[in-house]
Amino acid sequence: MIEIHDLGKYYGEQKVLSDISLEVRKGDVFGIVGHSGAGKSTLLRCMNGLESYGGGSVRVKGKEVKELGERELKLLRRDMGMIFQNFNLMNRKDVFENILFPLKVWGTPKADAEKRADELLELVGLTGKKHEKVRDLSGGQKQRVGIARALALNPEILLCDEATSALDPKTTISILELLMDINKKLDVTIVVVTHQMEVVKMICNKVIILDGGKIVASGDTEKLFLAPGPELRKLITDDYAVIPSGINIRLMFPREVANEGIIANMARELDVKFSIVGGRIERYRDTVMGFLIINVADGDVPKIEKWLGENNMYWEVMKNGQ
Ligand SMILES: Nc1ncnc2c1ncn2[C@@H]1O[C@H](COP(=O)(O)OP(=O)(O)OP(=O)(O)O)[C@@H](O)[C@H]1O
Repeated sequence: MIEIHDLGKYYGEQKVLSDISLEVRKGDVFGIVGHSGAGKSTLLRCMNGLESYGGGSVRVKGKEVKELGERELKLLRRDMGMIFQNFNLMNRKDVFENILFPLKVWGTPKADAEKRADELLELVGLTGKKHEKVRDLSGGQKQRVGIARALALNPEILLCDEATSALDPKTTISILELLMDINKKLDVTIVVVTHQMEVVKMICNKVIILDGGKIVASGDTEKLFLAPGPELRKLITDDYAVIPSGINIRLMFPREVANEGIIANMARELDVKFSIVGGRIERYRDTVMGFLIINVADGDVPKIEKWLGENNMYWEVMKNGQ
């Protein structure tokens, strides 16, 4: 759906994107993550022609974006809905008018437009709020209006720019669940720009990590999080108190091994002692993964690593608590 090759972009003298190559396939929920200023929003905006680009190629459904004329660009944007961190809604208008707006712009007959807006209200769970002013809604409700408006013209692709960054954790989860539903039931391909790792874990099947305008890691989300390299590690924080002595080892359990009592087996077979520093179960789209941090004596590390390797475990010896 979206193919990018060797994309480069300058703002004046500053190079903000370099050598970006990626492919978003139909049905993907594709994550673009990185710290502030990494170039995430710029990359997203190159996809729908809101930003120009110098070098390289951005093709959406086979068409090179920079070669599109004004009319073709409009058609492209009709097929790529977009939602934003600050919602970009008409605050003094009511919910219904906001959703109707793109339909009016595209000249949809009134009765059809109203029918479509009613369907969308139901999809995003706001039927009861139809005639409330947007300014009186909560953040989560505003983003639901944003999503309904972005879907009004039946786009095949939805671009999300920090769509949950202004929301509390519970509301974030409800919006992410709605986005997952839209991806699965309406077959809408989604590209998500975010700095929130929980967003990536919960909804993205593929992810790239941007740093200084370059892709520093990419791949299937679950695989990346099972064995996070240094670039991903920089973005993850574990809030566990670190035991000052010994060595901390972070173990990652994919679903297949989550319930095999593997740690008890290890302790028994190797006759080692360990303490548990922390652990949790995390949800990744349709699956779960377990994480456990154990603290072991320095001298036991080699045999523990050997045993973990032989038992197909994913693990990481933590340095300075990270
Ligand atoms: N219109 C602009 N003119 C000049 N420089 C810009 C412009 N927009 C962005 N930049 C610069 O380009 C770089 C990338 O910005 P971008 O907004 O894409 O990053 P980001 O990863 O989305 O960050 P954030 O999460 O803070 O929005 C930054 O250094 C930023 O200052």
